Order: sequence, then structure tokens, then C-alpha cells
Amino acid sequence: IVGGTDASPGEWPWQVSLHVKLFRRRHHCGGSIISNQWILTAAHCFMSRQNPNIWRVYAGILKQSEIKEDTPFFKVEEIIIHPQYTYAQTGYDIALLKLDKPMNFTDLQLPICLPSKEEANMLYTDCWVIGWGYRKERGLVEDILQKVTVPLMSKEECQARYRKRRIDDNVICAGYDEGGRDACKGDSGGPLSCKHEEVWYLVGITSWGEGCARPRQPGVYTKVVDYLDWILEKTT
Ligand SMILES: COC(=O)Nc1ccc2c(c1)CCCCCCC[C@H](NC(=O)/C=C/c1cc(Cl)ccc1-n1cnnn1)c1nc-2c(Cl)[nH]1
Repeated sequence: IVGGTDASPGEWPWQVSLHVKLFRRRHHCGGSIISNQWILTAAHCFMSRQNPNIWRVYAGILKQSEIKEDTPFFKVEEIIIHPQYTYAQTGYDIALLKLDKPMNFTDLQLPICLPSKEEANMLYTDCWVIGWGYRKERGLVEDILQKVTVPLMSKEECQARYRKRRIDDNVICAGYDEGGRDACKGDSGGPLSCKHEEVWYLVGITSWGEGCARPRQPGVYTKVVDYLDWILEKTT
């Protein structure tokens, strides 16, 4: 996260850290708890790593340094990648992880609400992107979870910023024309969370951008409300 501040314990209880256990263990992507057995994240996190056995889901943590060999984690039973996904810039950047057993909810690990179809065109005004990603394009994974507020922008405005690309319908863009605050490497898969009438909704999944926090290069997020049918089909 570029231009953010430290999160507090329990502030974002739906945020998880997805680790890959290969030669060494390391943070790979963010994700969001949407029920006691399902995590919603980005499809691009799994390119060439689709074997569920190498993944570890750490929930209820604020700092990466809380994760040690004996720190409890959830195993992944199944990885479901959207069938139309090819790569982040062409959309469908969404995936579901089924945990091998249901998690108990605590003050530090709780689900976030999925947006409702009725509110698909809602203009959310209190949106935050969070993660342990880099603070700048050439950086390192952060220890303390970072948060930054970003304004949503219209599809037309986003298309105008990314003229070389086709910004399709099922993404949502967020960022500042002057730059300075954005997601960055290591934040992908995590939530774009928006608060509306005291309830938090999972409006976006951190997907891609042209550099981090550059002027007029907003972050591009998978628009979760456009995938509600797919999510419900796969999780019920
Ligand atoms: C110590 O552990 C680590 O260093 N871990 C570790 C550290 C870093 C990384 C990994 C592991 C995962 C790499 C492969 C999967 C994922 C590959 C793509 C992924 N993208 C993002 O997270 C965000 C993109 C992004 C999103 C928005 Cl909304 C806006 C601008 C963005 N950026 C544009 N340029 N940079 N960011 C990424 N993630 C990393 C990189 Cl490196 N790139």
C-alpha cells in the first residue's frame, strides 16, 4: 500500500494473508473471509501454483512477524478460479478458496458482507484498500497491515486513464488523479472495502494497475457485485 497508515488490531478482521510453502514460506497475496469456509481472492495469485497443498491461509493477524512455524493456519481444500480468467488486465480476476475445515469467528477473524445486486450502482464514498504489499514500486512486504482510503471512479474516467487498454464492465477503478495513494505489489487478492450505513461491503478485489500510485493511473479492482451469481453457485 502506498501512502497508507498502520491498521489497528481487529480493524479489518476479514483480511487474510495467503502464504505459499515452497522452498521458503512467504506472503503471496491477500484475501477476504466471506464465510466460515470460503476466502475470496484474485485468480492471478494462482498462476502456476494451483496445487492446494502448498497454500496456507493466515487469518486474525495484523503483522507478518506474528507468523512463525507454529502459528496456526487454515489448509486449502479447493482452489476455484473463474473459468474465463486469462490474466488480470482482461478481467475475471477472481478466485475462491475452500478451507479444509470451517473457521471459528472471533473478534480478529470475521467475514465481510458481499454487496447486494440492488446496490450494484451504489456510489460508495468511504472505501479503503488494505494489504501487506510494498509502499513503493521497488519495495518489500510490510510487517504491519497498511490501510489507505481511495475514491471510486467511473468506468468512463478509468477508460480515459487507460487508453491503451479496454477497461471492461466488471472492474471498478479507484485512485487519485494526483497519485500518491494506491495498492502495490503484494496487495493483490485483498479487499477494496466500502462502509455504507455502518456496514462494510466487499466492493472490489485488488487486481492491477500501471505502476503504483502514479498520477492518473488508478488501481483496477474486480467488481465483486458482478460475480455474485458465480460466487453463490460455487459456495452453496
Ligand atoms: C517476502 O515475501 C514477498 O516478498 N512476497 C511477495 C511480494 C510481492 C508479490 C508477491 C509476493 C506475489 C507474486 C506473484 C503473485 C501476484 C502477482 C501480481 C501482484 N500485484 C499486486 O500485488 C498488486 C498490483 C497492483 C494493484 C493495484 Cl489495484 C494497483 C497497482 C498495482 N501495481 C502495479 N505495479 N505494482 N503494483 C504482485 N504481488 C507481488 C508482486 Cl512483485 N506483484
